[in-house]
Amino acid sequence: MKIRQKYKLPNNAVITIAGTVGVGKSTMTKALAQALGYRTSFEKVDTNPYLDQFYADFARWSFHLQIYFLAERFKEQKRIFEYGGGFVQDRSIYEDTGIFAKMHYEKGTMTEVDYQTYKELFHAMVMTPYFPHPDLLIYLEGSFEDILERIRERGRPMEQQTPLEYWKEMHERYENWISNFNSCPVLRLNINEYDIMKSEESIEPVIEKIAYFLHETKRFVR
Ligand SMILES: Nc1ncnc2c1ncn2[C@@H]1O[C@H](COP(=O)(O)OP(=O)(O)O)[C@@H](O)[C@H]1O
Ligand SMILES: Nc1ncnc2c1ncn2[C@H]1C[C@H](O)[C@@H](COP(=O)(O)O)O1
Repeated sequence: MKIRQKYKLPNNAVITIAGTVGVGKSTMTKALAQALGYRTSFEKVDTNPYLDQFYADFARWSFHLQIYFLAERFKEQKRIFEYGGGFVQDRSIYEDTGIFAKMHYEKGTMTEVDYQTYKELFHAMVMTPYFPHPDLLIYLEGSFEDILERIRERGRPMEQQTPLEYWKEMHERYENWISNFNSCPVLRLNINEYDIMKSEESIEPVIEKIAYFLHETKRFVR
């Protein structure tokens, strides 16, 4: 029996994976989508035209990058809607504004006027009754040391040259952000609770938790 049927999960849910850079969102997105027979929606990193330049000069490129990400994620949202759901999404749209844009503004690498423009655009596009929010946001969390190790191990050049304080600040902001997040239901998963790199089967306890959580929160009235 397919795992989705075993846990009585629908074929049209939208699950988004949130968490700081390097925590394991893409890896979880792939594993979950494969196990559930869902489609995936990934962030574009290699083809992102601003990311390298942004890491070299935050102040010069932060606004451009936020606009790019907003457009990309909104297009993905439309694609998910057109398919009628059944997706696992690598990073939520809420993190762009709640973590990245806010952090760059507060740290002085995005101007006040750029931040206000960005926020207004974000609110007009996303925080409306017409925007379909995910059925579930899975928040991946782990210690700063473990996450740093994963960033190092993955080895994206631009991220290796970034000062440690940048990742530390982000890690701390994530905890605060998730504690106040209420745009959709949240399931927290500690990265020490599963090991999908070593065995494919270890995704099953994660799916069991998702099923329990979704049934408990009775979200399936699409
Ligand atoms: N469950 C896991 N156990 C061990 N290593 C992992 C796990 N998930 C991800 N990784 C490793 O951590 C690094 C970052 O993972 P990735 O999925 O790209 O993170 P993110 O998408 O959150 O930035 C990669 O090198 C990946 O192989
Ligand atoms: N909204 C964003 N602002 C700045 N940087 C961002 C934003 N969204 C993603 N990023 C960066 C962080 C990483 O370097 C890459 C990919 O993110 P990952 O968490 O590894 O999937 O893009």
